[in-house]
Amino acid sequence: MKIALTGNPNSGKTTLFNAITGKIERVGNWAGVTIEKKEGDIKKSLNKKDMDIVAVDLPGAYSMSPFTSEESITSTFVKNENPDVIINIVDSTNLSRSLFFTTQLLELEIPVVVALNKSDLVEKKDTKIDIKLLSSFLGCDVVNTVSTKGGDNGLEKLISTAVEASGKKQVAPFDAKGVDMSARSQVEDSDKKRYEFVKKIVDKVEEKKIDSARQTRQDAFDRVVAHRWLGIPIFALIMWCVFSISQAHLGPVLADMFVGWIDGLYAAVEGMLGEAASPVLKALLLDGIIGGVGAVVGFLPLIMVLFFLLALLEDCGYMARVAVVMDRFFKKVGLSGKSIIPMIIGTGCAIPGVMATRTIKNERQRRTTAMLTPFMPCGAKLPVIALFAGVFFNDSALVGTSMYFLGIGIIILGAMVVIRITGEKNAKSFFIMELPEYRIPSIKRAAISMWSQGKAFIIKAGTIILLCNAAVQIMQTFNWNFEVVAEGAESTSILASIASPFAYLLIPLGFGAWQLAAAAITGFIAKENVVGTLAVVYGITNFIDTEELALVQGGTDVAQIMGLTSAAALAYLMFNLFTPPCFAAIGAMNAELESKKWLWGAIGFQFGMGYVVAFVTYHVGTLVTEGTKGTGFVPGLIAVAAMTGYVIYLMNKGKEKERLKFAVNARG
Ligand SMILES: Nc1nc2c(ncn2[C@@H]2O[C@H](COP(=O)(O)OP(=O)(O)OP(=O)(O)O)[C@@H](O)[C@H]2O)c(=O)[nH]1
Ligand SMILES: [Mg+2]
Repeated sequence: MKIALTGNPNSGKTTLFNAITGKIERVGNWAGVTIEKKEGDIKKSLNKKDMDIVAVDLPGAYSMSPFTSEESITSTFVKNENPDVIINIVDSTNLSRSLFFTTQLLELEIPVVVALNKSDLVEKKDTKIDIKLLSSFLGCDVVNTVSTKGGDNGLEKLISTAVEASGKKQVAPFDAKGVDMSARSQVEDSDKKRYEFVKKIVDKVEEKKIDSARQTRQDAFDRVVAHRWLGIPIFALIMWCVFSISQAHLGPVLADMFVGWIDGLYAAVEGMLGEAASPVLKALLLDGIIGGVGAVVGFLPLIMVLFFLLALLEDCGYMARVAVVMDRFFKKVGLSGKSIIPMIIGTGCAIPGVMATRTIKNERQRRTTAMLTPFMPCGAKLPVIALFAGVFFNDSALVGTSMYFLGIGIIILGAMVVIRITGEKNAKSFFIMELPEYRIPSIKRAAISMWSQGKAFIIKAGTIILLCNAAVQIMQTFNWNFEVVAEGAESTSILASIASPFAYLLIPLGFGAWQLAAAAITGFIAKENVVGTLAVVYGITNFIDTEELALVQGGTDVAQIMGLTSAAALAYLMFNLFTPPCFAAIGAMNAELESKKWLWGAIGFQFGMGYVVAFVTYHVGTLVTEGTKGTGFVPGLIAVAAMTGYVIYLMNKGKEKERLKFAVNARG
C-alpha cells in the first residue's frame, strides 16, 4: 500500500518521512526545501503487521486552487501518485492556514489522516487543540505527532491509523464541486467561503494563549537582524565568525589530527614499497594518489566544521532572516523572491541548488537563477578558499567571507545584465518568505546535515578526485613518447604541453604558469581538484602545517613554490570560484535551463565574469601593493574590453526589443 505525505511547506513532511522510513532526506527550516518526490519503505518497528507500505514525500503546497499562491499544486499532482491513503501533515502552530489545504485534500475521495505535527511546540505555547472535535468537523482521523523526537511521538499510531483508513470512503466537509476552476472569480469566491469555513472550525477547536511577551521579543530581535541595512553587516559578521572558527581555530586543530593519519599512511606505503620499487610507481602511489587526495581530504575537517555551523544557523531560524534581507535586492534586479533558496542550497553544492530553481514559475527568473546560482561558493570550492587564505593571507576568515559576498554581488550584477538582455523588466514576484520562529538549534540535526555533506565529499575524494590525481601524475611523469620526463625538463610533459596554451591566456591575470592552468582545468571536473592538482604538480603532500596547528602561513614554502604575488593569488582564487562550475553542475544547469542558447550564454557569461574579476583584482591589487600595473595589462585590457563591449551590445539589443514590444502593445 502507498501513503502520500502532503501538506504546507515547512510543516515537517520530510522530517516525518525520515522518521518513519529511516532515510535522511534534506530538511530545512524554511519553505520549499523538497522539490522532488521521494519514496521509502516504512520502518519495521512502525509496521507491526509487516505489510508492504511505501511512503511518498511530496513538495509542499498551500493550496490546490489555481490563482491563489505561488505554492499551489493541482489535485492531479496528488492523484497521480495513486495513494491508498493521504497523510496530511499539518503544522499545528499554524492551524488556520494549514486546514485550507486539508479541506481541499478531503475532496479527492482518497482517505485522509491528519498528522497534527510539531505538537511539542503547541504544548510549549500552552495552546490547546481539541483533536476529537477537529476530527469530527473534518470527517477524518487526526493524530498528534512530533517528528523530531524519539519515544512516543505519535508516529506508530499515525501509521496504524493510516493502515486502518485505507479503503474507507472519504467524505468532504466542504465541497467545491461545480466550481469552474478556470474562472478566476468563481475560484476566488469559493476560496473565500472555504477560508470562512476553516476559520469557524479553528475558532471552535483551538484555544490559543498568545505569549505576547515572547512574540514582542522575537519581533524586536527581527527588527535588528532582518533590518534592511543592518542585516547585511550582521550577516557579514556572523559569516566571519563561522570562517574564523572553521578555518583558523577548531578546523585546523581537527585537520592536524587528520593530516597526521595521512602522513602515517604515506610513510607506511613508502616503507612497504621499499627501495626497489620503480620510481614511476612510487610517484604515482605516493605523490599522485596519497599526496593529491590527501591534500584535498586534509581540508575535510575544516569543511565539516563549516557545514555544521551553517546547519546550526539554519536550524535556529537565522538563515530565513538572511533570505529576507537578500530577497529585497534580488527582487529589485528582476529575480524571484524564491531565487534566494537555490542560492543558499548552492552554498552546499551547486547541483541541488540549480535543481531547486524548478519551483520558480516564471521562466526567465528560473533560468536567470539557474545560471547565477553557481556563483555562490559551494562546498567543493572551500578547500581552494582555505588553501589560498591560509597560504597567502594571514587573516583567513576575511577571505572566505568576502568570497561569499563577492558571489552575492556578482549574482546581483549578473541579474541586472540578464534582465537588460532578455527584457521583461516588469515580471514581479509576490512570493513572501515566511519567517519560522527562533529556536535553540539542535546539535543532532546539525550533525546529520554535516555528515551527509561530508560523506559526499569523502566519496568524491575516493573516486573522481583519486582518478584525476592519478591521471595528472601520469601525464606529468611522461612526455608524448611515453618516456619518463627528465628532471629539469618538466615543461615537456604531456600535462605541461596541454596546459601551456591555456596558461598563455592567463598571463594578463597574473598566473600564466602551466601548473596553475592545469589545476584550473582539472577544477572543471571537480573543484577540489584545484587543490589536488596543485599538490601533485608542485610536489607538496599536504597544505596543513602539522607543527603549527594551522594552515601554512604566508611567506612560507608553498607561496614561494607557486611563485605568486598576493594579488595574483587572490585573482587565481577568484578565477577558480567565478568561472563556470564543475561539469556535473553544468549538467544540472543544462537540465533546468532547457535551452542550448541559454546554456551557452550562461557558460560564456561565467567565463567572462571569472576573467574580468581576476583581471581587475590582479592589476588593481598589483597597483596597490607594488605601485605598478601587472604583466600583460594591454592584451588583457583588450580582451576584457571586447567581452564587456559584447555584453553591452546585447543589452542594447535587448532594450531595443523591449521598446518595440512596448510600441506594439501600445498600438494594439
Ligand atoms: N519542534 C518541531 N519541529 C519540527 C517537527 N517536525 C519538523 N520540524 C522542523 O520543521 C522544519 C521543516 O521541516 P521539513 O521536514 O524540512 O519540512 P517540509 O514540510 O518537508 O518542507 P518542504 O520540503 O519545504 O515543503 C525543520 O526545521 C524541522 O526540524 C516537530 O514535530 N517539532
Ligand atoms: Mg520537505
